[in-house]
Amino acid sequence: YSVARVYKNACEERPQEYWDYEQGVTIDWGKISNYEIINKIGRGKYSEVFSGRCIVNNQKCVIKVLKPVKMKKIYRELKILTNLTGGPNVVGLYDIVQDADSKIPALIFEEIKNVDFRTLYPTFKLPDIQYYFTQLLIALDYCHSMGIMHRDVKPQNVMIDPTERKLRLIDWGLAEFYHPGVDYNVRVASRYHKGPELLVNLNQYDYSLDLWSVGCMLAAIVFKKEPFFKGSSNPDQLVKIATVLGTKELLGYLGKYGLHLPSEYDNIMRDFTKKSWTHFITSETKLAVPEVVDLIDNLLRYDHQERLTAKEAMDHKFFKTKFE
Ligand SMILES: CN1CCn2c1nc1c(Br)c(Br)c(Br)c(Br)c12
Ligand code: NA
Repeated sequence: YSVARVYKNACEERPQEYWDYEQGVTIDWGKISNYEIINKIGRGKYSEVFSGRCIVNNQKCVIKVLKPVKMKKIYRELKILTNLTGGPNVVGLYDIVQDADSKIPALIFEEIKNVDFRTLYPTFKLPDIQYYFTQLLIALDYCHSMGIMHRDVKPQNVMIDPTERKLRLIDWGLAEFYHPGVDYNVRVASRYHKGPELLVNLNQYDYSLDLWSVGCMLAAIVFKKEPFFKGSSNPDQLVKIATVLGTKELLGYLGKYGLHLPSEYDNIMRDFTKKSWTHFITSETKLAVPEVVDLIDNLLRYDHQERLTAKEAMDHKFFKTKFE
């Protein structure tokens, strides 16, 4: 049994219609004819994404056309986006329109002139890491304070325009409202950023899942190893984590919550010794200063209850240190 250390009553403190998307959402539908598609910029399991233009005000925008999935999941994303839009570093939702024939909703977002992370991250110096990770933590502390877990934090969902030094957290399609004691689906997040709680079927996870993912992003940049934990499957993902955090420590984590290693690990989990983070410091990892390594150490914890919260992470000494 596990409960969030912070914001555990964020939903209960709000009116039922804030978090109860099962009743459906009242949508103030916009007009699809106000928007024109320019070109496709991405596609995912649940959506196709286009750059577009609002012909009323000639504004560029991003049009996310949802694939026909369960209306309940669509209602969840719409409810979460309408609750969060306008919040710090949350992607701005301009409009919700419906495709005339298919009746499928399309979400109209502010456009961010995103630079792909594989190109951008290698250019980061310590001050850039301090700036952009502070912006990401601001977005996460905000959504957590609003009772919402993102559950898919990864570089592909963090849009950054380096010219305007603008960061926006996108793709709230896997986000969920947090209620203490609820058993959540562990099939969330993208493999390389999945927290141990998802891989050992600890269903009563919480906002701290997102901070594991932040730790993975930070470690990948600082130790120049993208992704930091590169599993070839979900079971192998936990093995890769155990090679770093240790197998004995994993069993300790499981014991605390009365869990056992699922059987699919019998033949692949070895007895790995916990590695010191210095193991990943080389002549190439100039960014791996003691302060950021300490922050990573306090995010990449098996025990989700031990991880720093978004607010605690923002107050970590790494962000208070001056690096030239
Ligand atoms: C695959 N790419 C590249 C840029 N970009 C992509 N998907 C996006 C989504 Br969804 C949103 Br919402 C926004 Br805003 C931007 Br910008 C997006
Ligand atoms: Na989105």
